[in-house]
Amino acid sequence: MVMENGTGYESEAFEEESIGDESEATQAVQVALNIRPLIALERVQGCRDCITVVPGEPQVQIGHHSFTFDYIFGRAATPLPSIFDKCVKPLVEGLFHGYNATVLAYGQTGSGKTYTMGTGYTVGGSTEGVIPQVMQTIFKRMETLKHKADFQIRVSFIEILKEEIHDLLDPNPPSTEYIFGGGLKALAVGKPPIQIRETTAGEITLMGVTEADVKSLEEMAAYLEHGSLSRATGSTNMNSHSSRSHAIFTITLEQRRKWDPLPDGGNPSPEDFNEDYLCAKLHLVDLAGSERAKRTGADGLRFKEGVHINRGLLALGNVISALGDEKKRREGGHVPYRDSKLTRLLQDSLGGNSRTVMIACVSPADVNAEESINTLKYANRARNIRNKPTVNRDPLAAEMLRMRQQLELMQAELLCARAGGPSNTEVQMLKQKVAWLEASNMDLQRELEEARDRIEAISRCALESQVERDTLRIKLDQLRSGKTFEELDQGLDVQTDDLLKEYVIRIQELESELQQLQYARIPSYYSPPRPPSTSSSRSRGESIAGAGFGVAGIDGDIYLRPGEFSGDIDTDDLRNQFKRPSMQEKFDKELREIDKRLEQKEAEIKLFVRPDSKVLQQHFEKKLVELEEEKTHLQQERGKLMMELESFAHGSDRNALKFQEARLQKLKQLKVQMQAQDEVEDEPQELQMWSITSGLKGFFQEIMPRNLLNR
Ligand SMILES: Nc1ncnc2c1ncn2[C@@H]1O[C@H](COP(=O)(O)OP(=O)(O)OP(=O)(O)O)[C@@H](O)[C@H]1O
Repeated sequence: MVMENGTGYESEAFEEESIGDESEATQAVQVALNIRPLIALERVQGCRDCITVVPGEPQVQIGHHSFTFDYIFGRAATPLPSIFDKCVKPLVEGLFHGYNATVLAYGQTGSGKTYTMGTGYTVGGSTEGVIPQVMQTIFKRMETLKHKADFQIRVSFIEILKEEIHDLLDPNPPSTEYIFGGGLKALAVGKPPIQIRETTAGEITLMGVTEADVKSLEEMAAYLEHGSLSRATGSTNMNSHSSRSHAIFTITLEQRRKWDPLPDGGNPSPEDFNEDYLCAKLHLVDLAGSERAKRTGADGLRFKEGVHINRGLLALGNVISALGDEKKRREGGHVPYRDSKLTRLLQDSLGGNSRTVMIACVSPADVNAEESINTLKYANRARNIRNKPTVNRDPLAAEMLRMRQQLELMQAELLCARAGGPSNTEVQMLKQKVAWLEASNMDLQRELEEARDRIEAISRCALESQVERDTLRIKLDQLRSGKTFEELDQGLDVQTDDLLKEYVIRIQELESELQQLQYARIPSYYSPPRPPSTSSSRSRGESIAGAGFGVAGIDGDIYLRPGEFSGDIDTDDLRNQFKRPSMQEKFDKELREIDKRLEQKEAEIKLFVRPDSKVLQQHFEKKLVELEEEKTHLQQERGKLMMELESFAHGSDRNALKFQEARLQKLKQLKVQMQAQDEVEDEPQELQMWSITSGLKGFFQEIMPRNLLNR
């Protein structure tokens, strides 16, 4: 099944809501489908009903097409009066809140547009149509609101016939004459033709149209009937009473709210004056029906009318397509409103500031299926149009009304005062007092402004001089580093100046913050500023009456910042007060740290320069024990050797004798060494240890066989 999704294209999938992300301020054109029953002519022709309404859904099926609308009326769906209740009544209500509205009936010829709209209303006749119900509702509502507002109602009724606008309420309509082969032609008698104009506010108006003031429902009904009778109609094969023009019945509702003085006698708030003057229009449009000459059997005049009707409807279709295309709308694409008078007149209603309802009328007869499908597609596209309703106020009239109400309020106050309020003399005195207070207030404000200007100027000067000084310092540094004057001039351009300025400002801000923090942290350092001193050192930090106080810069300079302090201030004192705490504390802290580190160093040096005697004593005692042990061991060794020597002495071997001699020699040396060791025991322990160990080592290396030494 083909589903119509409101984009003008057919798709297999049904999309319930084709409009998504628009702002809340916009409102989609509402589309209602009205399916009239089969009429006698269709029954006679043996036509069959080809439209099915999906139960419980605002959806219809025709052939293999499916369409969804905002509302569906007619036949078994909903009885006709509901069209007004559901779709049009809210628009009438909106009219009383200043919102323009449009109800537009569209459809094939003979589909029931005039019937639905009630454009063919006659006094005493059926009141089923939309327009009669609108009229009744408006007057009923006015009746209930008459104590709150004054209403004024005007109506106009025009038709667009063959691209000409006719005033259906013109008391002196132009006479007509028959033109051979061309039908009837209007002969203008004095009155200029009606013109479409666009006001500066973008509102579309008709110049030269009759706007009839109406005071009652009957009067309005009479105008509607009069216009209906004046409207061009003709008989075709499809409708014996076919409308040959697009008709627009416009109701203009003006209201001026009556203002009630507050019961408690209090002052009115601005809200009390809101919406005091509103003016809104309701257009009720009964379009001529689209038709096919082949089916209507139109020829001659009727055929020409049909061509114009279709041309106007085509232009309307193009406007609807342009407005319904979301992409085009977002890109602000061209909307061809000027292609026809109909579209130009409906500019506010389609894509403008109006609340709009389109009623698509269709015949259920299968012979009209093709036209019905076209109508449904057309209407479905209209659902994509977004309007932006706005309240219509006349600012000038609103202002006048506000002033009038204020005058009334003051008169009431005067009456009240005369009745028992304060005496005239008291009132005069109070008035004088108020005037005097107001004048002195003005003076003070002026002085304040002047002081602010002065502060600003001084701040600027301070900033400039700071920048200049820094620039010079940079230059000086660069000169010292060997740059020439030419290089300096090239290097420091305007941009550098600006950059410097930025830095200086930033530095000032940071310094200010820092000072505030310090100030908050060490309140004891702060003492209130002394009276201004006469010291000559106050050149830059001179006392400035009413000015803001200075902030210490990097190098202790004072920069003025407005709005932080006011009064007569000695800035040198302030500078000292703000400088001292921070510097002193910094130095103290540094000194403490240095002391601490010195102490640490001293301790380390002491440890190395004067070793602990106890530890040393233990160390050498241990060494002595070891040496004693070694001495004992050596003595044992000597004993052994002596024994061996004796056993050798009894032998006769020459080699043994030689060896013996060598051993004896060595033993002597050993003896000498041991004696020497005994002697050095009285020497310092370190020397003892050294001499003993080195002596013994040499001895053993020389006399002992290697294997004995390693054991
Ligand atoms: N809801 C309805 N119930 C009964 N009859 C209806 C209904 N709607 C329309 N008709 C009848 O259908 C016929 C055509 O209606 P109408 O003149 O309103 O059509 P139209 O769309 O205005 O035609 P045209 O565009 O040619 O003016 C009329 O005889 C009318 O009485």
